[in-house]
Amino acid sequence: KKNNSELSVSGGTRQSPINIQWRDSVYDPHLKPLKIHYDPTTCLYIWNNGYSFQVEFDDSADKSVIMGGPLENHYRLKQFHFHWGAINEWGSEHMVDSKVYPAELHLVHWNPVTSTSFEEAIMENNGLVVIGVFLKLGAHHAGLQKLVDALPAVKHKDTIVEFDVFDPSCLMPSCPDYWTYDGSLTTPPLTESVTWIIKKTPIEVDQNQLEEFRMLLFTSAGEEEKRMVDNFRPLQPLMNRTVRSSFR
Ligand SMILES: CC#CCNS(=O)(=O)c1cc(S(N)(=O)=O)ccc1C(=O)O
Ligand SMILES: [Zn+2]
Repeated sequence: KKNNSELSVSGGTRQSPINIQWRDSVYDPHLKPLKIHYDPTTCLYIWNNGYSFQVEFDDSADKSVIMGGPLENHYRLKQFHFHWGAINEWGSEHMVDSKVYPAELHLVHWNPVTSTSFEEAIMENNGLVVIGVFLKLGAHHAGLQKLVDALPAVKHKDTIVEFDVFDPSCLMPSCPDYWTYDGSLTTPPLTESVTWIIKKTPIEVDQNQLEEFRMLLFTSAGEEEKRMVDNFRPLQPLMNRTVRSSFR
């Protein structure tokens, strides 16, 4: 008998997010270093989709790609977005030993070798790779500030602003360590097509930068304002999965 959280997707057995228990993760010496090559000119625009704000990339060629790590081939960057809380005490989707971070960055990539489009890859086993980076309260993040400065222009749902040159590599921690596990999208259609790569080390952002996220709205212009906060999915059962680590 499945409880209701396990029925979140018709019989889902590999749902995300999860709580990563550091001591239960298994070091895998075959995991390679993750290789990231993003071309800043593939950045297109930022938009508020009523759930988060997303930065979309031109994925019509192998210009912004990741490879290595647990991956068999290269994957193209499609978009990145964040999840965050109303206050600093919560906001991330994944947890590490039940520790929650105030926010989490997701960089969504798709497999152009086994799929002919992003839309197709969403439905494919291992069609997607999402890199997760935790955000913690600390020093001002100069690279993030360029993004934060554009947020007032996408305050309302379905607003968009051009964002022509941005290198998301500046949002990566320098530490190469990561965990990886097989999971799902954390928003509909919740498909179980994602290889998750969760970076061990968070990046630091300051209070003002987090508060700028919280000034975005779920609602469209003219509607009663609802602040865009707490846009994270609850933890899902690990079930029959092992989280692998790239580090001892
Ligand atoms: C149809 C369809 C779809 C999924 N799109 S997404 O993979 O970019 C995505 C992925 C994620 S997450 N949190 O699973 O990486 C969240 C949000 C989105 C999104 O479109 O808004
Ligand atoms: Zn996400």
